[in-house]
Amino acid sequence: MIFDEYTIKSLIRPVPDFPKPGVVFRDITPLYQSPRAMRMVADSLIQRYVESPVTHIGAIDARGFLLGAVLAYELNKPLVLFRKAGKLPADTLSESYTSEYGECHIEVQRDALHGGEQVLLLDDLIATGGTFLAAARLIKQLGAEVYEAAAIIDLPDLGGSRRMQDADIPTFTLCAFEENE
Ligand SMILES: O=P(O)(O)OC[C@H]1O[C@H](OP(=O)(O)OP(=O)(O)O)[C@H](O)[C@@H]1O
Ligand SMILES: Nc1ncnc2[nH]cnc12
Repeated sequence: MIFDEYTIKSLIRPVPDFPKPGVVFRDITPLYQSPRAMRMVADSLIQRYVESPVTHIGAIDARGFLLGAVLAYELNKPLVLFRKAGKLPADTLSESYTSEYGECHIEVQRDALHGGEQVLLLDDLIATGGTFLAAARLIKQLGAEVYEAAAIIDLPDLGGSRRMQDADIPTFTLCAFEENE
C-alpha cells in the first residue's frame, strides 16, 4: 500500500497537558484503530528492511511492542523485548534515562543477544530520545549493533533525533510534528 503521510498524521491526536501539564501527548490509538493506516505503516517498514542485514528486531515497551511483533513476523526475525524495570525475569541488564515525564529504567535479558547481531530497534515515537538511547546502550553492552532505530513519529523540537544523530545511531521516522502542530 502506498504510504500517505497526510493520512497517518491525521490519525495521530494531540492531547494537551497529558500525562502532565505542558506535555502535548501524541496519541496513536486512532492510527492503531485504522487497519488501512496500520498497513501503510507496516508495509513502509517492511519494504525498508526486507533486504537489509538486520538479524534481530528490538521492540520497546509498550507501544513499540505492537510494531515490533509485526516486523518480527513479516521479516521472520527473532524479537528482543526492551522492558520497563522489573518486568523481565532471569538475568537482565538495566539502563536509566530521563524522558519527557521523568526518570525511567529499561531492561533486556542478558541472553537475548550474544554479540555481532544487527538490531532494528522499533518504537512508536522519539521525543527526548532517552528511551532509544538507553536501549542502544544495552545493545552495545551485549556486543551487538543498532542497524537503525525506527519510529512512526519524530518530535524534533524535543531534540531526540538530534541526540541520536550525535550518538551515531541511524534513525528513521515516518512523520514529524512541530510543537505547534
Ligand atoms: O524519546 P523519549 O523521551 O524517551 O520518549 C519516547 C518514549 O516515550 C513513550 O513511552 P512511554 O514511556 O510513555 O511508555 P509506554 O509506551 O508504555 O506508553 C514512547 O512510546 C517512547 O517509548
Ligand atoms: N509527547 C509525547 N506523546 C506521546 N508519547 C510520548 N512519549 C514521550 N513524549 C511523548
